[in-house]
Amino acid sequence: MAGTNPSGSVQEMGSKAEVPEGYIHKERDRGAPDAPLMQASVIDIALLSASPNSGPELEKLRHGLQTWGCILGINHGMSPEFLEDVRHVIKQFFARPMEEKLKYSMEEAEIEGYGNDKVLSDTQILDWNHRLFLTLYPEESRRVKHWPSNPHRFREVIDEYSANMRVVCEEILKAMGRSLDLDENSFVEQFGERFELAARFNFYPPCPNPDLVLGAKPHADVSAITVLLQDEQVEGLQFLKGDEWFNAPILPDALLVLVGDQVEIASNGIFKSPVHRVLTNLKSERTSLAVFYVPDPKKEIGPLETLIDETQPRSYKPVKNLVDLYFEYYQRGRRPIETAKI
Ligand SMILES: O=C(O)CCC(=O)C(=O)O
Ligand SMILES: [Fe+2]
Repeated sequence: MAGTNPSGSVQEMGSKAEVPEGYIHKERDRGAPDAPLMQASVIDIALLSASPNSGPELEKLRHGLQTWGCILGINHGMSPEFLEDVRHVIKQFFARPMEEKLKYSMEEAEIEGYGNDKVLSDTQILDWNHRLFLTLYPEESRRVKHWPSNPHRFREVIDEYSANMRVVCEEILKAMGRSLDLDENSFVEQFGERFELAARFNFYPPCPNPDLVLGAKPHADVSAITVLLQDEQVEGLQFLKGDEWFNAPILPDALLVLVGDQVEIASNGIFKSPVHRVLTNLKSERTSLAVFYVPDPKKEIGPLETLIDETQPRSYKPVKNLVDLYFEYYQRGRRPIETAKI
């Protein structure tokens, strides 16, 4: 099965009364939905840039990110109606007939398009998930052939969401800098003007035996930051803290902002990128949209000099294009950031 086009495995899900063997995890790796709730901080994004009154909100941001590696962002400039539109076009796309979705299939050596995990080895356990992966920025890197033309509003709505994501990501990265008493451009300058924004639209079908599978295996994002629009109703996302899993809360109009590996490196480990996973369930399908802000692949990313001193020695080597390692490491349950640790 190694190296095969993943679209075949997408068709297996949903049509069977039992979970196919390739999705079944060993007992120790399975998840339980009855976990405690993560107490994520709720941050008013508009307040972060409202100097001179931003001090307390910046402090809340820093504390929230240092505690969980993620925060819930409200007042981000997008209306609840618009977010409903975004979720609606995503659900409509995944509800299209399989033959139609397969027109957007990812090709053999690519990550963009519709499908499931690339199968890299015969022992790989598959995720109970279909997804569509699209580059949003830089605009000239968009592969329009992978952008669904049905529902007809998909492109327009996601284009508008992308423009908002650019603004939100930059505001948050600047606020992260200010929360550490740095120049607000410290992170964005290191990540470069030619940063990338990529979207992963996730669809988790209901599963006949959710105890045996995972919608997404434990991982940390290899981005600088990730902005996640969760399903407005269906839970499933969990975060690891210490050796305990916590359920992510749902706040329908909020964005869940996660620290990615490259902010962990640039902040010299002050902010840590959290390990998370997704559980599935018996009755309800779940969708989510993860937007990854990824540094310019040509830029070397290392701890900011101002964050290194005798009390906080350099903890990471500079890295370039960490994303290249992601897929292989993900399937082996390893983290690309291991290669950067000193
Ligand atoms: O579906 C989710 O809530 C999380 C998805 C995720 O972690 C990812 O796409 O990296
Ligand atoms: Fe993730």
